[in-house]
Amino acid sequence: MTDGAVMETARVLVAADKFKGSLTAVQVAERVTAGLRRIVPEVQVETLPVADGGDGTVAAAVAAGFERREARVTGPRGETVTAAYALRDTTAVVEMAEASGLQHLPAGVFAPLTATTYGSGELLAAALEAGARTIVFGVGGSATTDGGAGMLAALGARFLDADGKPVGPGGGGLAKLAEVDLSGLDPRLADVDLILASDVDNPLTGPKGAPEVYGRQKGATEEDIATLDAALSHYASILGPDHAKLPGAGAAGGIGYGALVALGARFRPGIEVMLDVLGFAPALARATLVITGEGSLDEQTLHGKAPAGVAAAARAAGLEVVAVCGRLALPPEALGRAGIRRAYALTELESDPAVCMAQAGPLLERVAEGIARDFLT
Ligand SMILES: Nc1ncnc2c1ncn2[C@@H]1O[C@H](COP(=O)(O)OP(=O)(O)OP(=O)(O)O)[C@@H](O)[C@H]1O
Ligand SMILES: O=C(O)[C@H](O)CO
Repeated sequence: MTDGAVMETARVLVAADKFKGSLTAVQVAERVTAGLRRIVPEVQVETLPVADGGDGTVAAAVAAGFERREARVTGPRGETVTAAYALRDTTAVVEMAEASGLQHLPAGVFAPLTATTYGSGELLAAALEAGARTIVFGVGGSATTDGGAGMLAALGARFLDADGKPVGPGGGGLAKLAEVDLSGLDPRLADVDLILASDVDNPLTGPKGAPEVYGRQKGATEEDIATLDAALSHYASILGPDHAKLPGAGAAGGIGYGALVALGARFRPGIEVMLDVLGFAPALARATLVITGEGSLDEQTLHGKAPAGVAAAARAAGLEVVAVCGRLALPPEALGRAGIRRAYALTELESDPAVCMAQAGPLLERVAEGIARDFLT
């Protein structure tokens, strides 16, 4: 030990997101804690797994003390799936990916034109039924590009073609839309504070819109993207074109638009909402060092992902922040601008990416040992 005084007072807050594909956010926190303790057994560690509204958001809420509830809802391809939401008192955290996320598609099978958010609407209804008055609606990681029409249909809206028949599921079905009837929307929605906790701030359509930017990751071809962009533009021309330009309208295949235009939702960056919900500020006030991270620290991280949000809040509080990650694709200057003093990647210890993924837990413990040596002794 070089500085006993520092060691005695060190209180570390581990507030990292998942390493997608290898460790959940809870596992990241456990492994970091184990590594720190091996070098400094008496170190005080508080863990607060974080998420940005996308997949892992309910898990983070549950780790922070929310009750996990489950509902059987419609998956993106019409099949029945089990989806979780989180509840504490009258606040619910509803993650659209639990109902309509890419994880519900078999590997390599996509449904870019027909995937529906109907199950997300059913999940919101389940939260209403459980007594929620504030709903944090985490969106991102979706398999869908239906502008939230499926969600609204599950909540009582009707989407009709020129013959007065319901249009088909998914963004593709919206091409035939002639009339929208919102009169049957669940009246309980009017009394609910619905917060759109979004991982992105894209508009609904156009060059930065949902189909163009996120369609390909859902299996859309170039032709599908053009079809979806036209269908969503048509849909917005009927339901309200102004909301289509709002930040977050293009989140999760346009479910942001549906929530903003028809459910009175208000947009907030997902990580900011989640830090509030998880109780980050009081945890920060108890800490002397913050460790954040995610699977890949890259250009995307800087655009509102969890580690950027954690680092900004910690820096504002005058605290030192270090990051852990699987792979690091940012130069030190970019990290510095984001408020991250230093980043530690698993790939520094193991050059084979496959081994890095398979052995992520033990490698992360070794990374945390290094952080303890650098910052706590
Ligand atoms: N153990 C690991 N070793 C090396 N790289 C990893 C490891 N785990 C994850 N990764 C990298 O991180 C990527 C996932 O990134 P990340 O966890 O930041 O999620 P994301 O795709 O940005 O989504 P989200 O917005 O939900 O966080 C993986 O594709 C992989 O390249
Ligand atoms: O689901 C999606 O389309 C992306 O995560 C952006 O929200």
